[in-house]
Amino acid sequence: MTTDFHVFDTTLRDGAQREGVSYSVADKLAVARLMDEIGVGFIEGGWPGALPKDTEFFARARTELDLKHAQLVAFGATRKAGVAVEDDPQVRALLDAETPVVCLVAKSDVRHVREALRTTLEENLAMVADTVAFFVRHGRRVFLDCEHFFDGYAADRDYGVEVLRTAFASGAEVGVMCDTNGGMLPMGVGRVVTEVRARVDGKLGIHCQDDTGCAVANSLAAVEAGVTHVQGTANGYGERAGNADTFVLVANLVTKMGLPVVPPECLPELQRVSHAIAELANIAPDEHQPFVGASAFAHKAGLHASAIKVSPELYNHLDPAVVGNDMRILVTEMAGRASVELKGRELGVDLAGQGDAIGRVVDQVKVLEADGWSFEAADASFELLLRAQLPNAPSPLFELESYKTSVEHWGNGVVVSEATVKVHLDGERIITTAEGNGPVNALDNALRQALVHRHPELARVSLADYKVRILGWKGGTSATTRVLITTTDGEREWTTVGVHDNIVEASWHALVDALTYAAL
Ligand SMILES: CC(=O)SCCNC(=O)CCNC(=O)[C@H](O)C(C)(C)COP(=O)(O)OP(=O)(O)OC[C@H]1O[C@@H](n2cnc3c(N)ncnc32)[C@H](O)[C@@H]1OP(=O)(O)O
Ligand SMILES: CC(=O)C(=O)O
Repeated sequence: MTTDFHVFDTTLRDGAQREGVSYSVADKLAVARLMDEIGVGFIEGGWPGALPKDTEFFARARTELDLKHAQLVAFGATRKAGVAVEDDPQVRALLDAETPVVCLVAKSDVRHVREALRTTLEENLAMVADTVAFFVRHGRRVFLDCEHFFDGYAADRDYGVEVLRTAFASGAEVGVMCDTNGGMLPMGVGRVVTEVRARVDGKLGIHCQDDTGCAVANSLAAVEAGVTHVQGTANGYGERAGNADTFVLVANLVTKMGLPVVPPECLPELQRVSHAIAELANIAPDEHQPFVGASAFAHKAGLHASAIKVSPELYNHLDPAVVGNDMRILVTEMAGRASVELKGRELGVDLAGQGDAIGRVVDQVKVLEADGWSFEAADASFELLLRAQLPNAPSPLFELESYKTSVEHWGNGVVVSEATVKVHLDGERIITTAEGNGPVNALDNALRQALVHRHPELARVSLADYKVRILGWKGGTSATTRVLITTTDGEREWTTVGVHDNIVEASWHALVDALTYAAL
């Protein structure tokens, strides 16, 4: 591992500035543990003294966090203008957090000094010098975030550099150039970093917001130009459009730039940690996130699959396992024979010598998808369709005579659904009736009751998710409905699909597939 290169994660400070995110202290402790598992060097935990939750986080961290790789960092501002550093309560609160590292934010743009701080350029430099020296005297490692560094540099090439020199002269270990408004592009970042490096003697860092969609690219351009400290946040969460994504940064630094910035055993944890933090933040994971998204290595096009069949490297920029991800083949209207073959392999279905059956499946999927079916999220329905074309195809679970559902709205506001199913099973006619909180739930209960004597495994199965999509091409209430049902047996989940003009019939198709798959 490159010990002189810092990966600095600010999920718990800048990441918490994302609209809609609010971590509890317990969540913050959990996020810190998770980020430690991917081997980052520094975890910025928040701003003690500004947010009571952050003050509590640092107090609890002392006894509850046992970080293996990272050092904990407390964030705060330089002393206030015209106030002695010892007398500034924010500075005191930062010291009381008792972290080995503090990261101070300082103004480095003359406009901000004059208009936002309403002080002089000299006083701002004194604020930097006093505050850095104060923490160094108290035995802390000090990093300095130079806010608005790039915008400031465009207006005045000397002042930001002066702030960095002042910080280094006062004992700061890292001077971080921040693209606070996120308006930079990689070419500009690379140029400015190269120029600044030639003018200051000290370790430089980069902190990029994502307002141009270039935060990761800007950070990598800065690394290319010589910075050795990079800041990011989990999944790119952060103020406005967010920050550079720590997972994408780490993956690129290690696998593309050859910089071993985290221990090798940590890289395969990226996907798991990314998803776990999305859960804690209560944000659905971005399926298309580079490296760690569920779709990052999912292949839909038939031509891609045909080359992947020869060698997965032909259409993957990286072995997905390196970052803990998996390759998936999607079988849709865009599939060819190779897609079906690879999907069969993924599902554990032996397709050796089944060329004709594979051809029939490709044709069938294309026709069904043109009618609104969609198999890419419904692997279980696809597997049933595939097996139905093979020798020893499983026989249907039952023969349907009829089903009926009703919804009753009683005068007291209670709504009750009931369903009756009539099926033939091994020569026996079975009629069952059940209630449910909706017609589909009632149908599910009635069908399960009818089948469970012959298939006791169905007793353990329950509905985990039910999604309806109206396919608009017919319009209004006569539109085609696509239903996706996810079912679980407590250990595994599988998804099935049904399509029909009638929502109950669409649900019935998905339901029958779900139970058939369970019985298989
Ligand atoms: C670029 C970034 O993302 S930096 C991180 C930003 N994060 C946050 O702001 C989240 C936490 N912030 C807070 O809880 C509050 O804003 C606090 C506690 C920090 C300050 O609250 P208040 O005292 O009510 O002040 P307010 O937020 O209105 O203004 C900020 C003050 O800090 C001053 N200030 C801003 N940057 C700096 C700096 N780098 N050094 C010193 N003082 C600064 C401003 O001049 C202003 O001073 P004033 O009160 O004398 O006008
Ligand atoms: C420090 C910081 O978060 C910024 O300048 O964007």
